[in-house]
Amino acid sequence: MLHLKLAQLRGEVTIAKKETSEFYSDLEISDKFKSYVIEKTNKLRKDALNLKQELVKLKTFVEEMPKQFAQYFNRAGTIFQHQTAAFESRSGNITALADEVAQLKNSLKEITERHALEKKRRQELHNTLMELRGNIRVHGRIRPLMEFDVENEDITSLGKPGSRSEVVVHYVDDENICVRTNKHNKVFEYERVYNSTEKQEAIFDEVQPMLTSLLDGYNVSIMAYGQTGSGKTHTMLGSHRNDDYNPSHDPHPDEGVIPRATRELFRLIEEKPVGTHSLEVSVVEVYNNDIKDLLSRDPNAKHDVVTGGDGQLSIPTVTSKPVDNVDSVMTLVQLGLKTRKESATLVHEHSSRSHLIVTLTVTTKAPSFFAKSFAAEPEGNTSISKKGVVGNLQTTNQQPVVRTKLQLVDLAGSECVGMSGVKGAALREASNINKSLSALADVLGALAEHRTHVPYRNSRLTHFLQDSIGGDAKLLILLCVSPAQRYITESLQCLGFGQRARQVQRGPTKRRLPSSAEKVAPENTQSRPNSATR
Ligand SMILES: Nc1ncnc2c1ncn2[C@@H]1O[C@H](COP(=O)(O)OP(=O)(O)OP(=O)(O)O)[C@@H](O)[C@H]1O
Repeated sequence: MLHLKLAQLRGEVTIAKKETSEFYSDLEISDKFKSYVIEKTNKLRKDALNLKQELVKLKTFVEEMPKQFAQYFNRAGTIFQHQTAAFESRSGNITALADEVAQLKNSLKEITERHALEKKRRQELHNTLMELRGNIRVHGRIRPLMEFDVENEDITSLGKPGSRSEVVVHYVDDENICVRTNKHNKVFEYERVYNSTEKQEAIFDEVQPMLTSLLDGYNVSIMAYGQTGSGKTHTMLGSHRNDDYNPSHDPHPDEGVIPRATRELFRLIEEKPVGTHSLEVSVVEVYNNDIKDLLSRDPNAKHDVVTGGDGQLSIPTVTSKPVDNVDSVMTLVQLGLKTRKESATLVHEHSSRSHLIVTLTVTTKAPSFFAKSFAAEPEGNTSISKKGVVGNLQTTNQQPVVRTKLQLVDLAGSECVGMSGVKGAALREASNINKSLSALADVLGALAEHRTHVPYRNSRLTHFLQDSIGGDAKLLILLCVSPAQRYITESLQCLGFGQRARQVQRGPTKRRLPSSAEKVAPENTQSRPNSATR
């Protein structure tokens, strides 16, 4: 029993020991918790203190807020008022500005119109002055860049500065051309300049008034001058194909001066009394310094310029065919073109190797006022000798007649022989072309400097054109220029030629008047045939 009691007590002691150790362990935890709680309490106290301070600040801020808000509101109100006032004044200004712009636009329109009118007037005065001085009218036409301008050129350098296809000839305005390179800028002034996009019609618009002059009794000459491939034939004829003349009533856009002038001439004649005007055409080329009749059965026969009794020049042996409509003229011109010397050069495929001269001679049965004005004209003022007689008078029933000439000239191209790549016979052609063109430049030089001797006879071309260049014809030179750098030497030469031509003053252009034979005795004087065909 005692043993049992001992074991029981021992069990109770073990349990008591275990409980005691658990108690100690709980006590330890509780101590830790206590210090944790103290620590947290301290922290919370600190936070509460901070919060209290924040709360004080917030309270102050909230107390201050209405005051600040009122201040902000006042400032915003003031700014709004300012902005509204500024906007109102600005919109007022915008309306005023819009009015001003509208007024300026109107004034600009007026000024532009006035300027155009003044320019036209100035041009008319200039033309009159030029006519009084006997100046040669010079126009410049820049052609577009063509495929053959860029041939054999590296694609990467096309049109680039310094490349041969770089555009160096520029249209400045309708009176000025500028040649611009890295070395120089040279400006050339002419009566009219056409840019590369201007159509054939624009050129003809300037030519058209000269045709009215032709029927008013003035001789007229229009010639295209320029380097090979610069657009002379394009300007004068239009297309190279010989069989593509457009016989329709309206001109084809591509048609050049020759078909357009012919068309216009017949239109003007149609407005005159029936049977008062008749027309003849001749087509001639100057090739290798020989004059060839392109309408003759023997186009290789040579012809010479002769001086008539009255000092007027003519080529009596050249075929002159009567024509009565534009188609018949163009058929004859096309016929002549088939014989004209043309060949391919390195510059372009259809290079004209001769100077082409199409002459339209108008014979006008002079109305009575012509005879009166002739009677009133002081001796020497008429461009026809009072002793001169016109060749075909018998056909006009002794009625006074006036003969005027329209000379349309497509000169062969001036060229640098190296560039055009010609050899042999072609080289001879080229050197003859260059010689005749330099003779033309010499003639203009002599005329410009009023030299006593003008070397017309140095070349058949200048001898043939003597009356047009140095006489009293209204002369228009159309300078054709290529825009590319590769032709710059020729372009400068051509533009310089034009400048020289502008300096020529030949005295007033003269109106053709009826021959004296008919005026003195219109009823009973038999006319004598004469080679003076003016
Ligand atoms: N203003 C232009 N617009 C369009 N094409 C043009 C113009 N001018 C010239 N051309 C073209 O350039 C080429 C050469 O022109 P064109 O034959 O008239 O030169 P050219 O001065 O008469 O030459 P050449 O003296 O060698 O006979 C042609 O194919 C022509 O159609």
